[in-house]
Amino acid sequence: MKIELTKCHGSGNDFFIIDEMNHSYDLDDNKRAALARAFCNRSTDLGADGILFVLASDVSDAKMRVFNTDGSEASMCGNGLRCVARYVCEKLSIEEATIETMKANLQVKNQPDIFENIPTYLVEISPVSFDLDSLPLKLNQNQLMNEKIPALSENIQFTALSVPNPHLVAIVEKEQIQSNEQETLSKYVNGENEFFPDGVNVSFVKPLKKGHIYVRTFERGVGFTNACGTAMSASSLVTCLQGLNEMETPIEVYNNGGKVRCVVHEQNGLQSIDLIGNASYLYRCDVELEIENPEIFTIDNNKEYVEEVMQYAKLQKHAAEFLNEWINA
Ligand SMILES: N[C@@H](CCC[C@H](N)C(=O)O)C(=O)O
Repeated sequence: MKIELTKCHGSGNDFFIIDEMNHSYDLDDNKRAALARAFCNRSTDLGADGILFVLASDVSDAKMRVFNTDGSEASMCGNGLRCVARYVCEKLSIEEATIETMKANLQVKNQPDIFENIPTYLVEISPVSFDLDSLPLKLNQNQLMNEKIPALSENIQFTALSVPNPHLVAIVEKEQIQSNEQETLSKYVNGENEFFPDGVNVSFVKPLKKGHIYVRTFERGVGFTNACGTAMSASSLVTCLQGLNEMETPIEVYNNGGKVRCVVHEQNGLQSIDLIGNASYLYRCDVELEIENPEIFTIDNNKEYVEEVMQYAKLQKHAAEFLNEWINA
């Protein structure tokens, strides 16, 4: 069979879009998981952090399903949703849409460019919950707000929340960002462990100056990525709750793949976050394979988005310069 892929990224967090709205590939969840493992493998000519399946929806303009590199399905993906937002809006010639995801129907809309000539989308990140059962996190308490889990670290304080995929967020110093502590504890909580039966995305956050933070995330089902949209949203919210930033005010979030902007909202005690950033295309291609053996494939009709890639490199350079200045300050 032949599958058409669009390779896209949000802050260097890269994905393949597979459009099941226009094509009937006849995929079931085992096949979707197998495609994710095969196509995301970085030792092949493809390689990515996940696959975004775009499907028809009965309740929204389209439906997004997200599969991680290891074939697990995630309930949400912030950077991926921006890419799907662009894909769906351009396909339907609309400026805003509603996208059905596993746990919510989310609003997305085209925005003024975050940086010169960078296609930019705002996506709604919600629902948010601090209830430990929503992650799940097995502790004898209902919430974890800037507290230690001694079995994980003697000195780092964590906040646990779902947005609605699960996140563990720690505000840290520069030295902790540069140490291997994040990798060690992330591998632990994403393996067999007593706390997180379904694993968790782990973010270390370094406040740079008011309204500016740096976030590095070890993603469940993937490992370290350039950026994680839901993690940057969750981290922005945590910095507001700790008095480091303010709600309803843009927070510039730097990451290893560029930068995004988050605005945290609270209404009637419920929080949500606007995640605003690039939705960039890298290339499109056709992949020929037998669905029973998706790891053996050939790639055809490759078309690169050369201008778009060059333009994004400018944003990345700008973000890296700012980050160097502040991380090394
Ligand atoms: N990179 C994504 C999140 C993808 C899912 C995550 N690894 C999980 O398993 O929850 C983002 O941009 O939010």
